[in-house]
Amino acid sequence: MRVIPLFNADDVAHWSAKYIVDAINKFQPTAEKPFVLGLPTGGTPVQTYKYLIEYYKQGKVSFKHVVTFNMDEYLGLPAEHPQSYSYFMHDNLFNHIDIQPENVNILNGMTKDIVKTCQEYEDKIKSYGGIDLFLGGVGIDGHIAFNEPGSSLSSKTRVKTLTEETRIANSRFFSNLDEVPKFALTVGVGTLLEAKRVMILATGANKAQAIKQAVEGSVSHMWTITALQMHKHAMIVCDEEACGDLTLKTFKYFRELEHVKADVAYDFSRDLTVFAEYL
Ligand SMILES: N[C@@H]1[C@@H](O)[C@H](O)[C@@H](COP(=O)(O)O)O[C@@H]1O
Repeated sequence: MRVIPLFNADDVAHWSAKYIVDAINKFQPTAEKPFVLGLPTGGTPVQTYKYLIEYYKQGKVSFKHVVTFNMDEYLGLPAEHPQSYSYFMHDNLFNHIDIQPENVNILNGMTKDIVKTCQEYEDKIKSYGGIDLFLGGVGIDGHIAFNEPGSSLSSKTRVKTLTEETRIANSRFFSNLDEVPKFALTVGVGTLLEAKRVMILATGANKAQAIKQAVEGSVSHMWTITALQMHKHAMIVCDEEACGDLTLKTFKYFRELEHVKADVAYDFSRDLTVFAEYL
């Protein structure tokens, strides 16, 4: 696992947006070979999306041949509902870039056949050869997407019942707790583990316990983010506050690694980190 400890939330947003732009550009996507990007909602990625829009407006990246799959969607909210994740994504990203509407994939929260919708989502991801990069956030209790504590670590897209804690955390976007849906459709932990790369963003002191578990804890379905320890290319990009519960030794180790990496570069074509002089 690669942990990138940065100073503040803006650094996390800037670093992650630059990483995504570099990954897309290096991939050189075409209509036949699009770049497949997994995306989250929540407060954390909003600033990353702002930077992506800025990069797009500066002509530094195009999303024309990018296909997206969103992590999750509330069950029972139509796409036009201001709190639906579909609405969020269009408002915060898709309406401001050159992505083609047919390349946007978001689970249908109004589906009448949950099993079929979820299976079709998995099948569609597979039809593209899998997700190249899955961006994500993390819940206070360490959940990724809507994989609440106790979720199977090999789960695929399905319906989940939200915990009271998650509903309370997300009620800040609704006028009251009763309005927060009790169920959601979500990609599984297994779906995330199948992505070629996973990048999780974490900012703020309320994520410190989840980050401690993710980096220093044991793999456990009670903190689904810990499953990333099983992934070959998992990254956690976090600010100082989110690193607050890491031991000083761990924090310094990962910070030192990143300083060393400043002298090296990532070669996406070979999926290798190499010293710049050898590129
Ligand atoms: N399903 C989403 C997650 O994908 C997200 O990571 C989490 C944290 O959101 P925030 O970034 O607002 O803290 O909220 C929700 O539960």
